[in-house]
Amino acid sequence: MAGSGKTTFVQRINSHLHSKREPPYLMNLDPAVHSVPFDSNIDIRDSLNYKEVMREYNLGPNGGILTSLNIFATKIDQVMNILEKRTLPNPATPNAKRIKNIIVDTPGQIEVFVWSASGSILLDSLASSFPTVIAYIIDTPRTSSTSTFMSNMLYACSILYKTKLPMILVFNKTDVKDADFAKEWMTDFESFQAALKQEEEMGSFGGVEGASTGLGGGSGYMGSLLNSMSLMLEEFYRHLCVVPVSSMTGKGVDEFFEAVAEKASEFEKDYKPELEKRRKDRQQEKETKRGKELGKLMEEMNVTNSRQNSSTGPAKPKAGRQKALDTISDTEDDLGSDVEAQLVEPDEDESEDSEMDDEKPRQDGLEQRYRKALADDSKSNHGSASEDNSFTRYLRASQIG
Ligand SMILES: Nc1nc2c(ncn2[C@@H]2O[C@H](COP(=O)(O)OP(=O)(O)OP(=O)(O)O)[C@@H](O)[C@H]2O)c(=O)[nH]1
Repeated sequence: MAGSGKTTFVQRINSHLHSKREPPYLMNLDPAVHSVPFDSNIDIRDSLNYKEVMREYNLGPNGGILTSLNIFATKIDQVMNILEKRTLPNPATPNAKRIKNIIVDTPGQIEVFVWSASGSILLDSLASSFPTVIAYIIDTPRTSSTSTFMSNMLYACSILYKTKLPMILVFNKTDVKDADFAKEWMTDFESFQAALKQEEEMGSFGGVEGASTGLGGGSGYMGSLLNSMSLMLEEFYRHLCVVPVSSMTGKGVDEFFEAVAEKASEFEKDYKPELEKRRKDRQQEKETKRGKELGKLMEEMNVTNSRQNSSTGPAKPKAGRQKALDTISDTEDDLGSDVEAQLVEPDEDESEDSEMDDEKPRQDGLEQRYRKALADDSKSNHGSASEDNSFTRYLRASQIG
């Protein structure tokens, strides 16, 4: 969430890795950030000016960020090439130190990154090459009321289910407020209930942390909603790793990297096979869809050809026509692209003709013109070597001849 300390946290883990002589590869994907306190290796702002995108496409701030990210997502192949070059061993330079960690700072708005197509493209691409872990940064002092805590958990939950990647909850700013209360609420339902009750009694329920808004006391509905949500989230909590951190002092950063290692191996074990299965399913779905569209196209061509045939004589059986079209698609490779071109052109010619001369009977149309062209062609070639010219192939394939 805004102001939770994402950038400060990235700066902290960056300096931590530098101190261990393992400099990470840094990517800034927030086009609207004024300045970042670290040197990004890849910065979306280098290739896109978010304000110009806003002007050019007449968008507001969120639309500008989203569109910038969409444009950037079109370059993901280049980005992946660079990342792979930096991380994978290179036989040409076996002694060169490879990058072990890639850190990506994302725009905070959930609709811009997590719920956008470009966010999915970027995350999917990263996850297809590297063990990818999401760190969800929480502003601990601003999460100490039961309602903001629950909002934060629901936010995290939706990110987890949308990205389907292992997640670490980073409770930041623990130098200001300890995160023990959050850990307790996540593991002990009764302690969350007790906190809820206390807030209701104090009249601070639903308000800003530590402040009474006068809304409490009577909010029975909200109280019971929070209660049941907390029960529902029990299962979700079980899959999470909680790490209290202070980006200011550096406390908890070692524990964060331990959690990253744990989640990275979890990624390899549980998430990667699932990811690959999803990718295969998607591919299969795409192929089925393409097959269906091709079938529809064939059917439409079939109808068009039937209409042509009905004017010249009895319509040929549908199965026969379908077979002929199947043959065409099967032998596409053998016949080369000529056939495809010949298959497209007739309809175009026909529509031109019918536009020019509506009264003209169909018999004078496509088929006759092909017959005539074939005869002319045979004549000009003295009826010899032209047997396999493209018109003949077209007629044979479509069973007109
Ligand atoms: N006390 C304390 N303050 C922190 C800590 N981490 C970040 N801050 C402060 O929190 C404020 C917001 O930090 P940022 O890193 O800009 O937060 P962000 O999430 O990147 O902000 P946006 O990009 O605007 O959403 C800054 O004033 C930081 O100095 C921390 O661990 N402790």
